[in-house]
Amino acid sequence: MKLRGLYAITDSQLLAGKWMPYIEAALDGGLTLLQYRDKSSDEARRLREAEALRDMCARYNAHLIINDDAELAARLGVGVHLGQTDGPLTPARALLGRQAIIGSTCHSQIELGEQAAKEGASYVAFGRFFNSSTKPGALTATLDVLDEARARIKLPICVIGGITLDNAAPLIDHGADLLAVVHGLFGAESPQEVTRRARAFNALMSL
Ligand SMILES: Cc1ncc(COP(=O)(O)OP(=O)(O)O)c(N)n1
Ligand SMILES: Cc1nc(C(=O)O)sc1CCOP(=O)(O)O
Ligand SMILES: [Mg+2]
Repeated sequence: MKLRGLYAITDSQLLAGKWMPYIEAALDGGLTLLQYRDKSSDEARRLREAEALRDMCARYNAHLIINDDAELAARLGVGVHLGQTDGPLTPARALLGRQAIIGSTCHSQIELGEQAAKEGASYVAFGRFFNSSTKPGALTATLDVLDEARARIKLPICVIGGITLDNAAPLIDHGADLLAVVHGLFGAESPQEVTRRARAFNALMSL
């Protein structure tokens, strides 16, 4: 499976009251991956929402990734994204199986990417590249990191943090395979605008 394209990430605050129309609009515009990112501890709601997203993704041929929670991913038979404090990759790979998509946050550290590759990650994520209203305190990364990651790591490279239609091009030029976006996609006035943005991101990646 070739991991390349737009990687939408949900945000419970930004999508409050417009969850389904906005996510369906993004899927309609074309997503490679959709991440369910919900920091609450309401397990029942998380399960319900993630199940609904899995079914929507299946209809649009996109893959659902659960943020932080390998157990929930295993329960739903989908992928997981793990940060540096979200638990180790090797047991997650054993739990989810060979086919599952597993992503790893590497901030701006190539060594973390190389380690993640050894431990069975499917993609490595670097960022944040720009100011992010979703996660203002995230560690920063530069285009140099992307160049080095491209040269040294054979996995698909995901970029994240403040990415918009106006600033994504250099990231693609420097080898990014997956554009992970919250506000630059979902911070829109209407579902139609979400679809337009998704299509425009895909056009930037020549998809
Ligand atoms: C695609 C992608 N990249 C990075 C992150 C950040 O993960 P993490 O550092 O664990 O931070 P939280 O998102 O859990 O706050 C991500 N979620 N997705
Ligand atoms: C969840 C997350 N992780 C980041 C990192 O750099 O690891 S930046 C980020 C937020 C991404 O949202 P937006 O596209 O709105 O900036
Ligand atoms: Mg995390």
